[in-house]
Amino acid sequence: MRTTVSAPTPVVVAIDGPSGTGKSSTSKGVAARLGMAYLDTGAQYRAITWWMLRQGIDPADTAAVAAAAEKPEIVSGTDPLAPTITVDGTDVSAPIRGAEVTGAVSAVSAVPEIRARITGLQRSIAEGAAASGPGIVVEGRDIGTTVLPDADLKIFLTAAPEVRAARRSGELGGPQDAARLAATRADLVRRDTADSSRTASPLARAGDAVELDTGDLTLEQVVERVVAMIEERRSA
Ligand SMILES: Nc1ncnc2c1ncn2[C@@H]1O[C@H](COP(=O)(O)OP(=O)(O)OP(=O)(O)O)[C@@H](O)[C@H]1O
Ligand SMILES: Nc1ccn([C@H]2C[C@H](O)[C@@H](COP(=O)(O)O)O2)c(=O)n1
Repeated sequence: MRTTVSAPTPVVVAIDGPSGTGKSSTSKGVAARLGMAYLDTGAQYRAITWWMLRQGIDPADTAAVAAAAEKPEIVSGTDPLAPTITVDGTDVSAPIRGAEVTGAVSAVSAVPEIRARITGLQRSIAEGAAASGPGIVVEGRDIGTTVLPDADLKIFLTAAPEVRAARRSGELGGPQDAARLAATRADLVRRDTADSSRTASPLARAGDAVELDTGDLTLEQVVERVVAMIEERRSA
């Protein structure tokens, strides 16, 4: 007797939340575990910000940023084990993590023309992944509210600023001194405030999102919980 193994139902998962709550680590872990695609939408905003800076465009000059919004070609690779991001064919995965881009990305991503451009890219990537495989995990700030309002599952990650600052400064290595923690915390809070107070598609929890505080959970525990929610959704 032949047993037929059916392909898993494709699911689109939106994971949003403030900076440093674990969106990227969780999304990559979940997508890798379930063979799904993964999209880091923050990397796309960082990439277009990197390009603006390279062109000498002032991130605070909203009109100039808007006028250039369609110019760079941004390509995201969606393998959770090796995500990639290029701008006009150049690999920008390292420079987009630098302080200059981090300091400018909230201003650039607040410009409506930038959001329209990047949202279009995100929707077409999500649509393609859902049509051709077991689905995609898309992480960002406005995925559940604006980019993919019909996502099958929406999760909003949170964690206290102190926890997020400790995680972030842990990445840099060296001693966790109080001054460094305070500076990291201030940077996170500044970016969250800018991202959640902008007019165009701010950082926000969708009404139908499941909120998950990651503060007392290990990364593995967060991944487990999200995988369980996806499996429950698939079997519903
Ligand atoms: N549950 C967890 N427990 C401990 N550390 C974690 C947990 N989740 C993530 N981390 C660590 O916290 C740091 C921030 O995680 P990550 O980059 O995934 O957050 P993020 O929400 O994507 O941040 P950003 O929005 O700034 O890109 C990383 O060093 C990551 O390894
Ligand atoms: N859906 C998204 C994703 C990101 N942004 C902006 C705001 C963030 O500060 C910035 C960088 O994101 P990160 O790499 O830290 O996740 O990009 C946004 O506006 N909308």
